[in-house]
Amino acid sequence: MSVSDYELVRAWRQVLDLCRLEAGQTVTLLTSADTNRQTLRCAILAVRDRGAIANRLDLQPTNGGVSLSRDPLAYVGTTPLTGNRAAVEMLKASDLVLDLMTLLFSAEQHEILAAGGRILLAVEPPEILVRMVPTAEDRTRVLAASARLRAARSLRVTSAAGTDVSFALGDYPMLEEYGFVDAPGRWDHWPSGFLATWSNEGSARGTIVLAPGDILLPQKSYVTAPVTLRLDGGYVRSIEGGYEADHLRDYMESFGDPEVFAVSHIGWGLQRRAHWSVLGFYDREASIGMDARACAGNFLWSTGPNNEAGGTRDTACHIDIPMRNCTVKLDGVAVVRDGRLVEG
Ligand SMILES: O=c1ccc(O)c[nH]1
Repeated sequence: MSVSDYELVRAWRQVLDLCRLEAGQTVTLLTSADTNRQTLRCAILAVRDRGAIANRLDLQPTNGGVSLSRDPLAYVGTTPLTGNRAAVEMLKASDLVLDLMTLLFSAEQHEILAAGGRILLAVEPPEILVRMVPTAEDRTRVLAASARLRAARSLRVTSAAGTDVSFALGDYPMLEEYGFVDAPGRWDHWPSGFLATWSNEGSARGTIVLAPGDILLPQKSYVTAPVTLRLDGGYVRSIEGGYEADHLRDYMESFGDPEVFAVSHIGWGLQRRAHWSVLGFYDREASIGMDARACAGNFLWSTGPNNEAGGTRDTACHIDIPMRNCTVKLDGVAVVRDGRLVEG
């Protein structure tokens, strides 16, 4: 159900406070055809309330004619900034970019961040933004987990359903998502509250068994029957099961790019205000599924690009797969046990 402008402006004020936005700084709100009007309206009010400049850069949508899904995260890599030098320069000249469009996994995003820019993605519906407005405690919890992941050299995931997969770590940076951008060069996503990295290229190997209730994104579906994926050499080599396995395989093969089967980021959810059950209450296109990605105790793995982490793989197909009831171990020490965060 809806939230009031008052609630959403108050949430934006909290976010801009955590981003340490200063009076006189320039904010560019990046919008396109699917931007939520209330989110835009309330963001501008909060930016102006801090005495900052609020510019809007509205770009033409892209990929609609090639993507099989309308979800903005389904087809990544090229964005309305691709080849759009004037737009990139405006964003690089901004102190803060509020991405109400979705730039994720794009070379242009990297260029803007490398120039010291800050980008905060916010495209979930207003009520989800309000429910998961970021806090300093979210940052503390994500960074504490990140220190452990950064020090680890192996990540192994097992489950009663039959998952037993391992990844070597160390070649890629951390993806620390706590919902605000408090330093130059940072990208983040409101709402979030999870941690990830990329496994060393070629290292992912083993079996992942998706059990009923595990989630496929951007399909926005709960798996209803086991799907078995065999991983070797950093790639998904087979996807077996019922029609849901066929649907996943058919969708990935539709890109005509073998790189879509590469393993992308791996990590786990840390957000206690995110809930596994939310996906069951939303129409497929009403949300991009951040509750599923961030809910505390999930194991989140994905397939496709690694350019976000400095790699060269920019395949357009990105599948996010949050799983329940897994045990995640870093160098043999559990950080998630049977789907629950190991505290301390
Ligand atoms: O916030 C996000 C959203 C999707 C994704 O694949 C990574 N991080």
